[in-house]
Amino acid sequence: ADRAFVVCTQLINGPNLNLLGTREPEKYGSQTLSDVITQCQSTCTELGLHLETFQSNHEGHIIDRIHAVLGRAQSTFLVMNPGAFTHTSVAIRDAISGVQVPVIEVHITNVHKREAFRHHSYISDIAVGVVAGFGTYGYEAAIRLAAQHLLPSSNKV
Ligand SMILES: O=C(O)[C@@H]1C=C(O)[C@@H](O)[C@H](O)C1
Repeated sequence: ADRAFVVCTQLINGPNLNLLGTREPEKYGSQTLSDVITQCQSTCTELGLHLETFQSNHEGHIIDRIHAVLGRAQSTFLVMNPGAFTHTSVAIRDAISGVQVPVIEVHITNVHKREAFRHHSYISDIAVGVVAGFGTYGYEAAIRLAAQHLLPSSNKV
């Protein structure tokens, strides 16, 4: 049989998301980043997807992680919460465009109900779609949406 078409989910979280669980829990919830990763792993196992995770507070490190997908962009999708870089980073936008990898943008909060400076994203118009306002469930939802919308039917379980 030909090699199974492994689809890799790259979960990328940006700045301050390492503080999940203690950072403004009334906005971002009480789940830790570790809890989120555990839930995403369970969802990926259920859907037959491989999961890699990354979190950084440094813009360039996030860019390097996106570049690392080069060469396997055809079998990868990003589930990405860029944090505050959502609203500031042309560089992260350009990295995504440069690697041509599908991205589902995730925000724990509904950024459109918050300060005006959070209403613009440098990522949304080049993303497959955006999940915002559903708390940390948004990460699992993004993986499920990717499995429905991005994977060839042969990969659907
Ligand atoms: O809702 C979230 O997950 C996003 C997370 C952050 O850290 C903020 O800077 C964004 O503005 C919103």
